[in-house]
Amino acid sequence: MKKISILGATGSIGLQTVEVIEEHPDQFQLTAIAFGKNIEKAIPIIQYHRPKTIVVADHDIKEKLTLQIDVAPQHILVGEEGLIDISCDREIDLVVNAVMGSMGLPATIAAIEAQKQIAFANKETLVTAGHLVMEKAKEYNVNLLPVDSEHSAIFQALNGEDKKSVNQIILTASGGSFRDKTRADLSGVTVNDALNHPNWDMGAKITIDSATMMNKGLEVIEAHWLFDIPYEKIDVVQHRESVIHSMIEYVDRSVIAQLGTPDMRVPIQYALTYPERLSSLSFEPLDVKQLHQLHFQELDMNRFPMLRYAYEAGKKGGSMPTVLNAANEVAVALFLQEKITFLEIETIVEHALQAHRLIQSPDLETINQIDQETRIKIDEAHR
Ligand SMILES: NC(=O)C1=CN([C@@H]2O[C@H](COP(=O)(O)OP(=O)(O)OC[C@H]3O[C@@H](n4cnc5c(N)ncnc54)[C@H](OP(=O)(O)O)[C@@H]3O)[C@@H](O)[C@H]2O)C=CC1
Ligand SMILES: CC(=O)[C@@H](O)[C@H](O)COP(=O)(O)O
Ligand SMILES: [Mn+2]
Repeated sequence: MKKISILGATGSIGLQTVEVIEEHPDQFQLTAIAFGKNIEKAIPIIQYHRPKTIVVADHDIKEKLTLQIDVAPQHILVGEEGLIDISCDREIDLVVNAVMGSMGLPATIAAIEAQKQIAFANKETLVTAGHLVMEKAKEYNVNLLPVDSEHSAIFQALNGEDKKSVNQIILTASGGSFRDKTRADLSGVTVNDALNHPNWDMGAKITIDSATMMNKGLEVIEAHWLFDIPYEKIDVVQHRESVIHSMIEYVDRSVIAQLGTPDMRVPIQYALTYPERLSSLSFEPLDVKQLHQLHFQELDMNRFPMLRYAYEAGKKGGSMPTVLNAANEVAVALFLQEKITFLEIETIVEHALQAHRLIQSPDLETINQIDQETRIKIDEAHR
């Protein structure tokens, strides 16, 4: 029986992880959960699984939760300390990191130091501090098991091959909510338009990232760190159907892809069961006879400049990806609050990168400082 903690249990990945756990009660036990503020979504999980520890965003939420459900206050932890606690708890075998944003970094490091298995969805953490996370993972001999669909696909297509045999990684991109719009069309788009992803039902932030193509930019950096592959060998292709989740071209020109219906429970479950596979009756099989056509198209970096910014920041390295990520997190939040337009997300990220003076090999403290400074500057400019 694998004892699991989920960071971000009330989110899109978190809830789908709970579904996977519930389908296999003989394999998994949900021992700890963390969520932010969504008590309504948390209560059924707590009632059904009775996790030993619950982590919430702040004391106010803790108080509200104790009024609504019978849980002893000592079993409810708060904030970053709580996230760290359930990432390295002796009882836990596997940590699912499914919080949104670089706030997942301290818990990731704690889980690595405690040598937990880690099912990893929280790409912003790898973008902001990939060099530190991967160094720790190597030191403690911990594998980050990818949950992100593209990275799970690459992980499966790699299947233990020597990375020297990889000619290139090809990440697929759906194109997001505005894939059929020109840049001129983008000036009047609304938050609701942007949240309407063609293929996936995901959290708000990643859905906006998908529409700006920053999601693919973050994924390029995530792939660089997870698979130790240089940026020159990571390509992105637009693929409308999200059926091929990504591919690897090997040096002998063999291309190996992973396919499946767009359902995040598949990569989540694989990360939970790795290196085994479990049959699952609730997943929709891919009927290739019904596919008829799959589409592929080169991505235009002028149409999607965020992808270019991400490649540039990744290649410069050092503190640049930290700025890219922090600026993007704040800009997306401002857009979701309808304080800026869709196209201003790009401008904010571009200006933050231009204004930043690169620091090579930043340590954790420097990363936290740059992350905070970037957020504060943008927030202050948009009060
Ligand atoms: N959704 C998807 O299909 C995919 C997501 N990913 C990545 O997975 C990560 C999660 O994405 P997604 O599930 O969409 O995001 P959501 O916004 O749906 O979920 C975020 C989760 O984090 C929780 N959270 C927020 N603040 C805190 C806090 N202070 N302490 C503890 N928990 C907190 C939220 O709680 P609450 O809502 O209660 O406040 C929620 O449970 C992201 O990094 C994303 O890029 C990658 C591939 C696919
Ligand atoms: C499901 C998943 O992994 C997302 O990251 C997805 O890839 C988003 O779709 P885009 O290809 O539109 O970014
Ligand atoms: Mn993805």
